[in-house]
Amino acid sequence: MFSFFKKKPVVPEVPPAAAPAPAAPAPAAPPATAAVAEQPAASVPAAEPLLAVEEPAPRKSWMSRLKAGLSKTSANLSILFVGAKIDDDLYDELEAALLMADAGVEATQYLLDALKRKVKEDKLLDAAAVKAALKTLMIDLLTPLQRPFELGRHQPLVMMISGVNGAGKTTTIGKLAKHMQSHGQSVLLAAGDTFRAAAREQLMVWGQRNNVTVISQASGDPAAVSFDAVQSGKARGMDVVMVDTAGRLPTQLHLMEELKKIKRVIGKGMEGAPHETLLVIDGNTGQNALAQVKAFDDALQLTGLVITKLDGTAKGGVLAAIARVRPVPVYFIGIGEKIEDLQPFVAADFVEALLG
Ligand SMILES: Nc1nc2c(ncn2[C@@H]2O[C@H](COP(=O)(O)OP(=O)(O)OP(=O)(O)O)[C@@H](O)[C@H]2O)c(=O)[nH]1
Repeated sequence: MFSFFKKKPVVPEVPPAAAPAPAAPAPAAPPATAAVAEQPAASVPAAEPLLAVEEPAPRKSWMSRLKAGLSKTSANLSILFVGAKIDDDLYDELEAALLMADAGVEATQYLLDALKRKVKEDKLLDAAAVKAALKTLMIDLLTPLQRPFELGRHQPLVMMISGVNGAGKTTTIGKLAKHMQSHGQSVLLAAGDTFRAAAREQLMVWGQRNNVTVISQASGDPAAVSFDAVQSGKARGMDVVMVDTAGRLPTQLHLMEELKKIKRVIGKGMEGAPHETLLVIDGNTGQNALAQVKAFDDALQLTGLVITKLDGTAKGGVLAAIARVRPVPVYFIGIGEKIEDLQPFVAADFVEALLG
């Protein structure tokens, strides 16, 4: 079951299931930028739905889906220990399997060294015991990445979401918004992807269908849209403001500068905001995802990650690389396109799904 950590009970000032068009007036001091559109105009074309199903996930079904999703990553790892002898061949095969899973050289070496030490110290003789020792080491490695997402710290809690093109930012925002709504939170979205008109329209149509207010502008300045959204979120007493941004590569330096500007401008809209600066990464990209974490963290000082598309990838080991090289907390992981396919990251569950 999806859960958030709530610091204090939050009574939303604006019920999430209120009328689609927000009834609250505009901010007392209107933002400098003009042409703010809230909710789509009737002429907005139909867009692809962001989410497919909206049922809560019982824990058991999440574990079995996580296992299925990670099966390509786990395939080479779990078979290693079946009837294996504890010798150099086993360690060589384990090294190859971890590298193939994109755990990276650092984490692979760390796990191998630690495992060899443990086997010697505890005089482990059978494969099952060695596998159990590896599980414990992996859980210890990944646990620092696990952090519950805390609601109710600020009103509004302002989140900025970044990532490369197609990483899953917009769908993740949709999923998070629905999960937050089901936890009694009122959510406002800023369509900061002003680069792709279709992305803005998609978010607006989705917002209208799901009673989530979307702040958008035709003018195309993502920093201005973000500022307006924060102002509006404050004026309306919203619980959460999520700012979507256009996809970009870390090598596109001017676009990385633009991201920094968006972050600065959000801070002008509300002191201390954004309270969460998240990077969405596609788990399928393996070691490249690690490079993205480093680059976006250097530019934005990330507070958390969302790792999508872990379903069907053989590169799920990248979490170990992140833990070892740039341990930015992983708030959520995604294993599919449905709302229940995005869940908080729990190190023990992840390792259980990998090593069984
Ligand atoms: N299999 C799978 N697909 C996913 C997951 N998360 C998102 N997707 C799909 O990935 C595709 C891209 O998602 P978007 O949310 O549009 O990505 P984006 O980062 O907003 O893309 P840009 O706006 O182009 O930068 C969509 O088809 C999503 O349905 C996941 O966990 N698993």
